Amino acid sequence: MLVNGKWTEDWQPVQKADEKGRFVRQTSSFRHWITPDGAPGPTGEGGFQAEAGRYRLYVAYICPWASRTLMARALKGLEDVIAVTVVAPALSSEGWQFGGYPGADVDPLFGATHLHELYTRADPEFTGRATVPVLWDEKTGTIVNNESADIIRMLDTAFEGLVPSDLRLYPEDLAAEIDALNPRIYDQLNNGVYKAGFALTQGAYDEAVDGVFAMLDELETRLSDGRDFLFGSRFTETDIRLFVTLIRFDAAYHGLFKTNRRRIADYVALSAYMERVLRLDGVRATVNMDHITRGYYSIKTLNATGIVPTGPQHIIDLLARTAP
Ligand SMILES: N[C@@H](CCC(=O)N[C@@H](CS)C(=O)NCC(=O)O)C(=O)O
Repeated sequence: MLVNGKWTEDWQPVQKADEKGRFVRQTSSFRHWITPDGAPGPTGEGGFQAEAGRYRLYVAYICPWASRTLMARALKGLEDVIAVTVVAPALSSEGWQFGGYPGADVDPLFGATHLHELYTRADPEFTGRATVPVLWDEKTGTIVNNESADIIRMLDTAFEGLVPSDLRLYPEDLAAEIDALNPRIYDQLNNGVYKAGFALTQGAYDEAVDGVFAMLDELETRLSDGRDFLFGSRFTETDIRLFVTLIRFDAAYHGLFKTNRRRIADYVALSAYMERVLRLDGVRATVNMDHITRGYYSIKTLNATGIVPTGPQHIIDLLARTAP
């Protein structure tokens, strides 16, 4: 991580834990918003007007939070408006790095070798982890925002004047329900699998894994009434937030994070839902299973040999039959 703008080596295996050995995720630090006219958003400063070709997303395909932003970009038809740079799947001794792996890009703006260089460009005294996603402003040369929850909200509305879309990821009439369900799915499932994987005590693991499967059971029941998406026929940001965890589950979390009570493949409604989302225009291209398995299984504290499993076959088959 960075401390006062200097890279320090304690990036891995050190993940923050609380007094009971529970994994604690850092909160994001750049919270500005792109808006249609450059007015300030709900947090941060103004000056970030929606313009085609001005902004770039730095992402890792392995990362579920970064993948949220890739999905929102694709579903809102913003591929030609917002550029993307993909880092290599495995964290290096200096965090995320550019190039050197099939499907990983070099940094087109500064020729940076590591993502943390962007953080210190934005803030020479930055302290914290250099995480993906990063939404970068090429005009002012800074980070607009590095919190995926914010980024998918701004992509939903900021560019409507440039690229109109029928899809509303956060429709007003569902806002209260979305705001109620998001944190529950986040805590028990999206971050719950990480809490299981990085637990330092049996108690912390047991608590996390109970939460994971309670939520999967609840969502299986919810989706079993024939609805297409979590809130009915309309696809929302909560579907993005759920999908990114489901698609990684059987290939990475089930084995590496020890969330192996069941697979997503054992849930009938969740499996059908996952494939339905995967078939939405543009979504399949945001899933790179090679980066996902390579990335997760390179976490040395959880997999000392670095050997990457080659399955599971049902995920390989799913991706083959949904390939664009
Ligand atoms: N709250 C952030 C979380 C982002 C995050 O934790 N990204 C991870 C990858 S999945 C990361 O970049 N980790 C690098 C590190 O912790 O050093 C978001 O949702 O955008």
